[in-house]
Amino acid sequence: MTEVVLQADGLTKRYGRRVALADCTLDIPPGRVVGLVGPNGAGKTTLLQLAVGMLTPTAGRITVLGGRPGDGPAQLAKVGFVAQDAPTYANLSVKDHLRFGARTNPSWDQALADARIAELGLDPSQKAGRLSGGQRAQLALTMAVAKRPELLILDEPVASLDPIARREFMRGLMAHTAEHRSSVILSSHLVSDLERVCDYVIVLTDSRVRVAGDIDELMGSHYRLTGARRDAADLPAGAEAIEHSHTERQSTFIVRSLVPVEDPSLTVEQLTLEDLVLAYLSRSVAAHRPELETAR
Ligand SMILES: Nc1ncnc2c1ncn2[C@@H]1O[C@H](COP(=O)(O)OP(=O)(O)OP(=O)(O)O)[C@@H](O)[C@H]1O
Repeated sequence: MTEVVLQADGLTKRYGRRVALADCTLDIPPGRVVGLVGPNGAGKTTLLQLAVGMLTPTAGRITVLGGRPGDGPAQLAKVGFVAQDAPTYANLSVKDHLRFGARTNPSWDQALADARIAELGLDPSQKAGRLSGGQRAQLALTMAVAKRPELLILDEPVASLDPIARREFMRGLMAHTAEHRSSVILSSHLVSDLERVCDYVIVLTDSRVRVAGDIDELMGSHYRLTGARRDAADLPAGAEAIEHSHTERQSTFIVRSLVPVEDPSLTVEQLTLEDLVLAYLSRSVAAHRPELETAR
């Protein structure tokens, strides 16, 4: 297996003067289910399209499974991709989709595709245009996994699904990755979509990676500190404030610290993944609107 699934170094994509992704540096190890989270326009699709070779960088470098994205049939076979809104061919039946997949992918696993379609209860003769949004998403996922890729990339796969279809989709994805041990990168606006599925997270806002890493490691190095009102400069050595809010008497900080915080004047609490992601998202908002830093 390749040592690094995705490596980016100073990766940048610009459209004219508009920066879609800026100076992105990542090292994603294999076997992870990676959640790429960020608001609208953050650059998630841009990063994923660079990873599959649909876009080329303006500057910097990206390597996926040791190769250049989109560079020839061998590279394409290693990566399964489901674009945003799970595109399918409205006039083709489910069976036609699988036939098309078999014809265009050398490593196509027909047994896997048939088993998934049966498990989902999809009628093979049904036209894709007549499927529900959830069923279409499942068909697109089936097409991608039946390639037996080493890496599966899904761009907001559940964005248009209702909560039940969301849960079903995520369950199917988890079952597949547990069985086939492929690496996965999937994007979402919502941490709640990723919480139970991912073991690695990347937070992207305003074209920049704000934090990336194994969720266990991030959870073990971020804390909420509460105590008498103070400035970030008065935090214990090694604690970097990610977010802070103050009342007249009390200060609350979300901090990153590689060593345990031991300060009797502060209450130290563990964070949830959502707390952690929101802290990085609001830090980026506050950087654009400094008045928010003092108003809370
Ligand atoms: N073809 C294009 N031409 C010009 N600007 C573009 C183009 N594609 C994307 N952008 C801009 O690049 C930025 C990043 O867009 P991108 O689609 O990667 O974000 P995203 O995080 O996937 O957003 P969403 O969650 O809304 O899909 C946005 O400001 C967007 O307007």
